[in-house]
Amino acid sequence: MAGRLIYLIGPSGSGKDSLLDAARPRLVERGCRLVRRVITRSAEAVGEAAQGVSPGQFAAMDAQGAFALSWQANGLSYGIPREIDDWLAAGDDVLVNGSRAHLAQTRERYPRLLVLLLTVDQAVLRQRLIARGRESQEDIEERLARNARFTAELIAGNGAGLFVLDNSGPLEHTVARLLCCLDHGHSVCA
Ligand SMILES: Nc1ncnc2c1ncn2[C@@H]1O[C@H](COP(=O)(O)OP(=O)(O)O)[C@@H](O)[C@H]1O
Ligand SMILES: O=P(O)(O)OC[C@H]1O[C@H](OP(=O)(O)OP(=O)(O)O)[C@H](O)[C@@H]1O
Repeated sequence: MAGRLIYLIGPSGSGKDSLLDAARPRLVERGCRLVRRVITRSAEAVGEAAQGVSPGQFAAMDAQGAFALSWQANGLSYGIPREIDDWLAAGDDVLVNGSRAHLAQTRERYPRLLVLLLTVDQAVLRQRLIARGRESQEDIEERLARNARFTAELIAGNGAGLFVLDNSGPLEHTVARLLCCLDHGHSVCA
């Protein structure tokens, strides 16, 4: 049977990269594949989770059909290598760091998609964004308001296929809930 595509989404700063890094060995142990995204930012700024390319390289890869999924956000282009389709066809689960804005298109291509929405308490997210020091206070408040709208819409419109994972507490708790969701289904892991 074909594997499941697991699509992790959530606001900037909610902890998607941290969660994937922390869970990586235990996901691999379970036979769940993690794919390295291709992103148009400099190689120094990306780690194990992504390959940095120039916009020209990205366009050439896209034209050659290198991506199963791709989207633009934050002034950058993101691609999910098409090898995920081989892994899924072979029966492996695949977890990708996705985009909320691209969810509808992703679901069209992968109707059996399992969506994991990472959430964080607004006050905690505000503190994490302030600590990261990347945006102005005004920008942070705008992001928080956009996130709250996005989250409410996603939960309202996608109830059945969408699992909410809260990352307001210690990362290790979130890792444990993620693994529980994958092993046993969301209802027993509240
Ligand atoms: N559960 C957690 N507790 C405390 N800090 C966290 C937790 N999860 C993530 N962080 C921190 O929050 C910041 C944003 O996390 P990151 O993984 O980069 O988020 P994203 O990939 O969703 O933008 C990082 O500084 C990270 O260390
Ligand atoms: O449609 P959205 O849900 O807003 O997501 C847009 C993009 O932002 C995130 O990437 P990235 O990890 O580069 O950004 P971040 O570090 O700011 O979260 C996410 O993984 C998407 O690729």
